[in-house]
Amino acid sequence: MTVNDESVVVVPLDELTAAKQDGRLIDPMSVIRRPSSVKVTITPCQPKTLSHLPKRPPVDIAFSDLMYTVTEGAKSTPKNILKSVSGRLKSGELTAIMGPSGAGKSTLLNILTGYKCSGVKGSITINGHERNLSQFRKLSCYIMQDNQLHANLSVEEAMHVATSLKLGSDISEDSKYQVIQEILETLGLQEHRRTMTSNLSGGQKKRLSIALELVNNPPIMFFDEPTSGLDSSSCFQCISLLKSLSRGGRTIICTIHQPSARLFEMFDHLYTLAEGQCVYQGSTKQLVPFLGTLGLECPSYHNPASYLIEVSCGEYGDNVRKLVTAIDNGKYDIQVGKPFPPAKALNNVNPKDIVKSSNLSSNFIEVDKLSKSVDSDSLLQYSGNQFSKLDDDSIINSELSSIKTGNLNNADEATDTLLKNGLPSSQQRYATSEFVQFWIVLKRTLLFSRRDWTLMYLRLFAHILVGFLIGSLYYDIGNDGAKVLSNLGFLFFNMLFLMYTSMTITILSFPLELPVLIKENFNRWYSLRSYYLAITLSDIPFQAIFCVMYVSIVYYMTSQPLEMFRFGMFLSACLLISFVAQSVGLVVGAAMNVQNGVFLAPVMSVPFLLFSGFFVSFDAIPIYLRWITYLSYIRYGFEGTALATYGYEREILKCHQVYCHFKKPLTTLRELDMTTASFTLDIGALIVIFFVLRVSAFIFLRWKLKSSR
Ligand SMILES: Nc1ncnc2c1ncn2[C@@H]1O[C@H](COP(=O)(O)OP(=O)(O)OP(=O)(O)O)[C@@H](O)[C@H]1O
Repeated sequence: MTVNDESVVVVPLDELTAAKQDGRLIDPMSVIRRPSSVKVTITPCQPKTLSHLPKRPPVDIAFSDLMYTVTEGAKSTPKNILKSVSGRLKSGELTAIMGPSGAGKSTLLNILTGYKCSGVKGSITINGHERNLSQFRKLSCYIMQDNQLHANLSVEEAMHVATSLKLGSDISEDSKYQVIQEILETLGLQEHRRTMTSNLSGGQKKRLSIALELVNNPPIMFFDEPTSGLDSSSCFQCISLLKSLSRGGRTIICTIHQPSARLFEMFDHLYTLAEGQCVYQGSTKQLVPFLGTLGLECPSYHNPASYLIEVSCGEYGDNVRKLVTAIDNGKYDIQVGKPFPPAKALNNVNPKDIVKSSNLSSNFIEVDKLSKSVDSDSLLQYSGNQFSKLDDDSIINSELSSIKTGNLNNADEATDTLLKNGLPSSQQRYATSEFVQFWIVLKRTLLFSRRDWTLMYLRLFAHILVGFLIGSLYYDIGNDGAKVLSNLGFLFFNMLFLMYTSMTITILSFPLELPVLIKENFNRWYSLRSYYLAITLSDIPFQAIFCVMYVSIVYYMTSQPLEMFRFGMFLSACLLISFVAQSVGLVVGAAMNVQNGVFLAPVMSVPFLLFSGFFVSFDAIPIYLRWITYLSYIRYGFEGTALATYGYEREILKCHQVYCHFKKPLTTLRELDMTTASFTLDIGALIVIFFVLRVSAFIFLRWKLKSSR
């Protein structure tokens, strides 16, 4: 746009953007003082487009008579949380689910996302078709309140993982790179692309959470309290972003506690709950007139959102029932003044007509409206509070052009697929094969491990330090017939040390991964099987290296027999003990939280330590308790190291005392009741226990994922 009137001072928007990026403020007066002979042309910023995103069809959601009941207390008393609510959520609109605390907002959102399924009654339809949860989850994403990001990845790395997992291998690396760059630029994260996610601000974390899910362009996006913990400016930025996403034809639904008047105006559609019932459904603009018809006059200069919450909380008398009746618990369309047609009735109408009229044409309308607002807003750049405006509008522009170029061109095709076959079906549950998922998660976990100070360097330090400490304490005793009992103490301590270090680190670190796993698995990034296999394998090399270092130090310093095969046997028993203990950590970490795990795991290990054969020899254990020894992995490890040290016809030990009871290694084995023990059997038993525990941990994990819903 060229401005001919030289008295009008205009600045290219790019210049404003550059000024913002450099942290400079443009003084309007300095601009005004420019020579009037200079013609300045407004050059609108190139809209940041999301042109590389895969195209998706628009999706409308309808739910009717949704009931959610839980049982409470010893008598399993039923408690109705959602009481037969109905509603419509349209594509291209930003919908807020609002209501007082405890009204059932999160519950409704969890049900709509498919996160909660048991205890739910009622129907949910997608574009007039009964919802197929599996397919629905491919088209939707759920961005939870706490962001759930991996701290040890940079923004760009996190995006790279998301694109690798969420976009199929049929999309080239170059295109994936373009997607990442476009999304980061559009969401204002480009300059933070090398920042570790743990160092991002709350608003940036929220944007990154959105960016991660945006890579496969889901047409439905759910947000639980997206503004929680953000300051008013970040709240505004966040809701602007959601609004721009909705303008891209997506169905954007979020829960919100009590938006400010400024935020409230930005929502297109409001769904309000009170006591598990719908008290309002309609546009934000219709709220005040609607309340007025019921004799509830919103005072001037009062935030309508706050007023509705106050009414719902009973501050102006018992109006909830009145509102629920007026809106027919969500069945009444206040825009047309009559009940919504049944959602399934949509099936009887020509599908193309519905989508074109209800979604796509409305997108066209919004395109026009927003294009105008973008133009007029560009002129606001001079007035001072320009920079955030610029960002929001660029985002909106980008989405608009995405609609123009992408969605509408593919509308017919998408509509046909969507309405003829329900939702687009594909045999694949995930975008990538399980092997690819495994490989990407493995690489990511290895990267975390490398960057995790506790997991890596503290553990390394502990193994070396304790190795030297034990080596010094039991220095040169391995060959001495007079110090066999001390040497047995050393063998037992090895078991104890390796068991606790590998078990506790897993108990402490694994549960922290669970929230991210729940989110990523729910949003269909990868299968639980691929994830589990990757994390199972990822720590084994590190644990093995630490164990080899520790064993090499203590074995040499304590002068155990310097024969390769004995060292190999000793090491393999120690390695297996640490792997088995790690598996115990996985089982405990998968089944319970950190607090319970840290207490219970050592307590549960006590019987295994008692029945290891060190404190009481096998023949001295009462028959009815002997079965515990078969379960004690410590017993197999201890027996294995004892056999490696004293078995296999080891020569007589040195001894400087007059009488040496344990001079002959066989005597030691006899005292331990290990003369008939088999090293192969010990190793075999440890391998079996290892696999049983790993499978159990997987089962617990699957149960935990299900029960968390
Ligand atoms: N599993 C459950 N057992 C018992 N009560 C439950 C259960 N889940 C939810 N509730 C109850 O259901 C009601 C609605 O909970 P919900 O978390 O959906 O409320 P909300 O509107 O999101 O509240 P807030 O805004 O405070 O987060 C609350 O009274 C809550 O105590």
